[in-house]
Amino acid sequence: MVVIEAKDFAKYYEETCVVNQVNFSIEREEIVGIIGTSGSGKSTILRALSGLDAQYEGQLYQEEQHPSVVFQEARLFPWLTVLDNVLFGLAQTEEMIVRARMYLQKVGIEQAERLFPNELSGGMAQRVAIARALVRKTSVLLLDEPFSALDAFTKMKLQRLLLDLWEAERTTMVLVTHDLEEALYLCDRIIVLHGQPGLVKATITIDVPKPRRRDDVILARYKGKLLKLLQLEEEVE
Ligand SMILES: Nc1ncnc2c1ncn2[C@@H]1O[C@H](COP(=O)(O)OP(=O)(O)OP(=O)(O)O)[C@@H](O)[C@H]1O
Repeated sequence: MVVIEAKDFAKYYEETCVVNQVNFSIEREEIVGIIGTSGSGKSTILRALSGLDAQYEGQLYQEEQHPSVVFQEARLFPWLTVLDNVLFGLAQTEEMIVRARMYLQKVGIEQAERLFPNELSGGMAQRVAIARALVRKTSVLLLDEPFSALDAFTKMKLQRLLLDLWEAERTTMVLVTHDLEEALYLCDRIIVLHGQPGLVKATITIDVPKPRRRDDVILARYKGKLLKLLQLEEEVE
């Protein structure tokens, strides 16, 4: 069942078209990646999907009225504790507090609920951001380079965490990333944008069951294909 659909989506700033002729549809429970060269319009598409930007051409259909978004920076309120950050904007009922704690536990950070953001590592802060997104009972999670500011080990841990959360909750996810390994590890399909204005060059289905081995030879072949599509390397035979 389609939960997100873009039809001839395009975005202009003044007279300049930054992304054009974008068509895709996303099924419930899918994890779909959007990758592309810098400036090809990945974040532009995600911003429109999040509802933060309503000034675009074409149509965007979204079943979920309130998708949650996780950005590259955790964007926590520095004057609130971890628990209060997760609860921010929600009715602080006993039930909601229990739910918030449950998500802090799911992202492995329940022991830090009383800490303030300046006491957290980058990885911990991003765990809080994920908990804050999921506690909102959203059926769609939008992720804009969520792990790109983290070191390689933390990044891999959080990618696995995201996959565990997906396995438990089957939240539909749209993941903007410039990390091909991340996209190949997590995504069922990858939309490849290229150029300026950005155009959809291809949509690749990653036909490997999850969870995947990062050193899977089939994934390596997909990576070769993606590099070729992005015109970064000759295709790996
Ligand atoms: N507020 C703005 N005014 C004018 N142009 C903008 C504005 N925001 C973004 N752009 C332009 O739109 C294009 C697409 O930007 P976007 O951030 O969506 O690209 P991206 O693919 O996410 O890039 P990156 O990988 O570098 O983050 C870029 O050329 C950018 O300069």
